[in-house]
Amino acid sequence: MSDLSVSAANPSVSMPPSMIQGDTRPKVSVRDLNFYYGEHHALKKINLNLATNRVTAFIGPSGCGKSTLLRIFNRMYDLYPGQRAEGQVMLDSQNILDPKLDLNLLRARIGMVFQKPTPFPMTIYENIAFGIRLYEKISKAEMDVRVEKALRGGALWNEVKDKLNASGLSLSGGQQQRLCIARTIAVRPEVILFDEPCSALDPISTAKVEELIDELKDQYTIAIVTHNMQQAARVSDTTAFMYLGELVEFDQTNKIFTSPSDRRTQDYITGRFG
Ligand SMILES: Nc1ncnc2c1ncn2[C@@H]1O[C@H](COP(=O)(O)OP(=O)(O)OP(=O)(O)O)[C@@H](O)[C@H]1O
Repeated sequence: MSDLSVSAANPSVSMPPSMIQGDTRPKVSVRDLNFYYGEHHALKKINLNLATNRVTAFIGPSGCGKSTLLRIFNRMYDLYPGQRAEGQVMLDSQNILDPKLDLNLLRARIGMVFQKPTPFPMTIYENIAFGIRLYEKISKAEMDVRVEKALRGGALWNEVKDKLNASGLSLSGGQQQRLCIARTIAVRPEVILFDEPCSALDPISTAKVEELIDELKDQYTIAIVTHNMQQAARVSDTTAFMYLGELVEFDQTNKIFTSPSDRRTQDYITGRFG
């Protein structure tokens, strides 16, 4: 069996077998990853795995590098000159950092949901169908099935099934975020990245999105950046605590929140800084 996670101090350490349940093969393996914004060394020698069909939370004070790491997983940084990554980030057996990689295919395999809901200014139906059409040529009947499936997967179908031709922008903030999640899963990714997906949502919508994340992990490997400690504790299986561009601690979520090994993790989760 493969490692569930790696400790920052010793990247080769396996989790105790008693803590491993089900399939914990790494879907994404990060090895000796460094990232630079020009001269600024923003991520320092990061080593960790995202386990298959698990939720991994990234926590840490503002500016510690959580979003930077998430954006590396789908090569978002490629859009910006002067930003560069060194090391290895394997998605199964393919290095995400390989300059020859087809980025459209990568982004179909690794979807991303952003902090603010960002529906396209088109109908609810088209919000879903648009992405599918970029990758596949299917009939209207097949598309109808796919749209319904994605909206069900995004826990939105019952609320929108009678108004698929209404604008995506006419939905509430929480519904818009679930539409964005539905749009992401419509193209059948393998990994979903959530960058503070609930920070613009009210508590009820937040609970719905958290519930959804819990359901989605049966089929997808999930990484989530959050400032909300309770959220990390509720939704994730493993948690990475980052500080000043370094991975300080990476372990079972339960362990991180009850008996962290590093003083800095302890200080952060108890609100002493950040
Ligand atoms: N476009 C950029 N150009 C230069 N430096 C950047 C850029 N984006 C981020 N940084 C720097 O990289 C470091 C990591 O930033 P990042 O946004 O990844 O942190 P974060 O942990 O996600 O923070 P937050 O919780 O506030 O979103 C910070 O020092 C930040 O100032």
